[in-house]
Amino acid sequence: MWDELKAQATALQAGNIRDLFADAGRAADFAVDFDGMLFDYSKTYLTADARAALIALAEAREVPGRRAAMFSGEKINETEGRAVLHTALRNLSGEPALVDGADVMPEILATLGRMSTFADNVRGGRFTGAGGAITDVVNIGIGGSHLGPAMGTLALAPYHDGPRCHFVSNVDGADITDTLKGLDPARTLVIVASKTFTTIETITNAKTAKTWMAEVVDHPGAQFVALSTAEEETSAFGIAPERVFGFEDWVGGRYSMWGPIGLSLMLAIGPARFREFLAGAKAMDRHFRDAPLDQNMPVMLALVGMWHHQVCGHPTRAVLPYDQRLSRLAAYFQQLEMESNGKRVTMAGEPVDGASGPVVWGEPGTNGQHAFYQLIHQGTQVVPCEFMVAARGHEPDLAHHHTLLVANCLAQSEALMRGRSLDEARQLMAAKGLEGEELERQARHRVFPGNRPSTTLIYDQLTPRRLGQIIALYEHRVFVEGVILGINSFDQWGVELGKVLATQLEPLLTGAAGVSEKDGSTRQLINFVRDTKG
Ligand SMILES: O=P(O)(O)OC[C@H]1O[C@H](O)[C@H](O)[C@@H](O)[C@@H]1O
Repeated sequence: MWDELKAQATALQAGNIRDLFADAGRAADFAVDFDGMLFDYSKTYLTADARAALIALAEAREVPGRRAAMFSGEKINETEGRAVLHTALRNLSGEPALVDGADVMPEILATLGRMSTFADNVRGGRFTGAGGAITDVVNIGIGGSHLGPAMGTLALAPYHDGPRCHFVSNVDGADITDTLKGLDPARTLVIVASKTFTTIETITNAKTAKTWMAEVVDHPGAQFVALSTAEEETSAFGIAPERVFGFEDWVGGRYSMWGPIGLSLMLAIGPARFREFLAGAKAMDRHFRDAPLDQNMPVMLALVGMWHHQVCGHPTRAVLPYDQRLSRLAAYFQQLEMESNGKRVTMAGEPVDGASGPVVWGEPGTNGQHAFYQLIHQGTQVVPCEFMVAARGHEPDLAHHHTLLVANCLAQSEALMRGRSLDEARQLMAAKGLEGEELERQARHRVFPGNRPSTTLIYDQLTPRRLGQIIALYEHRVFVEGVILGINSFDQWGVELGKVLATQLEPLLTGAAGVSEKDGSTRQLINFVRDTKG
């Protein structure tokens, strides 16, 4: 499927991205504009012909048909026999969404209503802890039950007017110890967020939090909330049904921050702003559903991503938001993209044709510039960069900071594309007074190959609506890439084996069982722990 595109890419990579701008219309042509956001992919090797070939591939792989199947509630998560309808969670108009012929919207809107009432009560001091109004919220969850709300709550810090929100995910006791330190159990609300309510990390942390609260509060269960699809487990844990916010199995964990799993974000910014966040995602859903493929932002983001990874062979991609408040975005995208598309077989169980999803990584700018950008500019691997930046910050008194931030973001994509030639480097060294062999030697270290691709997503300001759009944009990008690869983006069997082995290993570490069955290395490590912990 990739051979023809690979041949095109090899020819294009031999040329120079900079030269493509001889076409005065390139910047506008290689960009998608939607509702206050501009996705500029002109600084890539893509030409109109290559783009047309990618769009033809998307059509041949039936992206439009699969997209319709997802929105119509078909069970496209075939290995688990489930529909994929996280889009229904942000369908504020209530337009019917059918699963097995039944409209799921009344239930979703009722739950959103219950969450809003609860959030208003907590924020308004009507729902109290044993010691008075709630001052702190601790969300205990991991993976999809952690990354979304943690990322979103940090991203929307300028909109916080509710209780302080904290997040515990790791089973490492350090996480909960450090988080609970200094909190007043009598004024803390604990949210246990777990789709399955069986995840060992979350249940272990939730029990520890309950013990912590029970030292001070007579009925700690009254200050616990559960977000889950598993009602029986939540009641077994002792959380009353009125404080359980449920959702269905057709919401994947990493796609779940739009519903109950987003409760901590709603508590922080309030129900009205949470709805703006949903409305932004909904706008992106409509755009994804209706816009022609070449003007469709998620489709083009996906195709550019596949061009770089599957076609050009660049093994990773960097997500580089120039926004300190998006410092958890790369972690969020790592789960979204790598858990969705890091698969080696297709839906039919056949080996994937070529590479599956890329490694995704990143850090906010400008921090990354002073750390790993060296490799991005001069290393031997090409790392396609996905820059992201708001034209306007939230600190009007510090507008000069923001100008500097934006200048750095734009400078990086320019530098990656244009590079610095050996002649330019020589001139630089000559201007510094160097000459002869020393000039030559030093000049070589100052060459930037350039011709390194990047895209930039630019928007007015990181409002709740904009964040909703951005997250939905990436969700649909992952969907399109998954469809083209022919894989199921909505299961995650690859996380199972480690869990099974960890369960077997626990008694070995405590000495309750023998280690003879294990391989030499694992045995050695177990023995080290047994001997060391005393
Ligand atoms: O929400 P939970 O059921 O506790 O699951 C939490 C996380 O754990 C699993 O191992 C999966 O890999 C994730 O997709 C999921 O988000």
